[in-house]
Amino acid sequence: KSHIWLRKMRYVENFPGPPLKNRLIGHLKEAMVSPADLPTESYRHYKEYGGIYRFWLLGYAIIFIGEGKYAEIFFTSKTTEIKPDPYRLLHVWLGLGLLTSRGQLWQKRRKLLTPAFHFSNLTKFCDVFVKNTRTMVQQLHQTPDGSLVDVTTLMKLVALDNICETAMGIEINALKNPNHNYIRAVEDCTHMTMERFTKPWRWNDFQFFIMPYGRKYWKDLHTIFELTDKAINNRKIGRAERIQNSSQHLDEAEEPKKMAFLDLLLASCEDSSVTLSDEDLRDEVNTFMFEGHDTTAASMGFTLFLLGVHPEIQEKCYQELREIFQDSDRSPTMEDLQKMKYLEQVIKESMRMFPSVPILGREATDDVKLGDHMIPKKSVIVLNVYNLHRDPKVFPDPEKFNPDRFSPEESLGRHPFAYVPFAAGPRNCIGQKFAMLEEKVVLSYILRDFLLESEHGMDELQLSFAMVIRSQKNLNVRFTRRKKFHGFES
Ligand code: HEM
Repeated sequence: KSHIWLRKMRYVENFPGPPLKNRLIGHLKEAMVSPADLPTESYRHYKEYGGIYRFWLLGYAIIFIGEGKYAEIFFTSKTTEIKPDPYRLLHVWLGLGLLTSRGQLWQKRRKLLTPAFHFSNLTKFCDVFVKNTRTMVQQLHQTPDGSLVDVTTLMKLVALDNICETAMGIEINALKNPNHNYIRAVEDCTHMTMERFTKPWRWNDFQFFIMPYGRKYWKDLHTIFELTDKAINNRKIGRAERIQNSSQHLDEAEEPKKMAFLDLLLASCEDSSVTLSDEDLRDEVNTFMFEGHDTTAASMGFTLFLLGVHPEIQEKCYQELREIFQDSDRSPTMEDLQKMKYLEQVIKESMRMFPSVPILGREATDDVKLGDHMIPKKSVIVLNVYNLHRDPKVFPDPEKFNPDRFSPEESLGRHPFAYVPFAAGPRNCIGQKFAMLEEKVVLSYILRDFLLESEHGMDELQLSFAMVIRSQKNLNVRFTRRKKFHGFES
């Protein structure tokens, strides 16, 4: 064992990074950073040591990368496919769903799930986004003109309504009933999972689950599982009845108009040799619930905040929407959403500055070469997406919010791995088109009706990194009506 330790040490000894004073403990002190200090601390290290540096922790190397050429290897090398140990903390909730599984199991599932995100299905999901966003806008019109709205919370509620309905076919009405048992349980479990990630002394399952917070987590998980299981049961029964009344196999016309992701999954299973148990189905639905609401909510919240700080950019978005809709209050079609080019640039630039998933981790299953550096087997490689997106060689003046960076001309020739809010390579985000459509629907509805003004400036933002980026302060935005609300035209 000691020679393995020495070999690893030799590999990383001369790496850029903080001086190695104690070879046994290594950089324990530097590594114990709270989520609130992580953005500034990691940015400080990045500026000091550059696009690749290391920590040494109890015999393991932790390699931090923040440059496109290293990100490319991170995402594409066979030796960096495995997610590191802390992802294990998600198993109790998400089982071996798409996010947490690996190897052949993951490959089979990815193949099975990909059709659920094809254009025709996204069109159906879009109807759900429109319906829930209208409810949200109607609610906003009922608040006094010029009210300050905490957009993080508002976006979370609309994103939850969208994901519950698209994933399970259940209308939970989080916007109208934010204290719903299930909503509260999802919120609390997400929060506790993030807390656990950043507190290694809570990683041991036994120690975690005997504590009061662990017991509460367990109870919340049961609330979540109860609803997911009920949804699975109902969709299965409905499907079996439809199959019985038809000719063994449902054709397109016999499928329900509003297909949920769960229905698509059941249909895919019928068309392939893969069978999923109820537990497998539950894992996948819970994975989509988990991955598919906090991420989009964070991105939409930061985008509204940024637009509230940059009135001239907001005006450009508004003019684009005026050109598409004129004075009409009609719902957007898929064609309209594709025309929202400038809004798309705004969303992309917002995700550059505030990537919803700011840090990604992988484990090296073998020695791996990163540029001129050799990384020993078993090292944890951390891609800091937040820093990567602030590389001044790729994004000059990186703290400036400038959506023109994503115009077709400006994007030309950029390193393909320099901008990766949805990750890249085979384990990229399966929901990225879904997310972009959802964001366009929600943001365009708000921008068509309201003028936004943020309460705080950019320099007052205090970020924190857990699994999803957060602002420690509420992102309060003033909503002033652009016009009187007469209801919606269909
Ligand atoms: C702005 C919104 C979103 C962002 C920024 C985002 C980002 C990401 C990132 C960075 C990963 C890679 C995670 C890793 O390697 O550990 C990922 C994976 C994943 N995302 Fe998203 N995501 C978003 C929305 C969604 C939505 C809406 C869904 C589902 C409806 C979704 C489902 C998934 C799943 C299932 C995976 C695992 C894919 C695999 O490993 O094959 N995401 N996402």
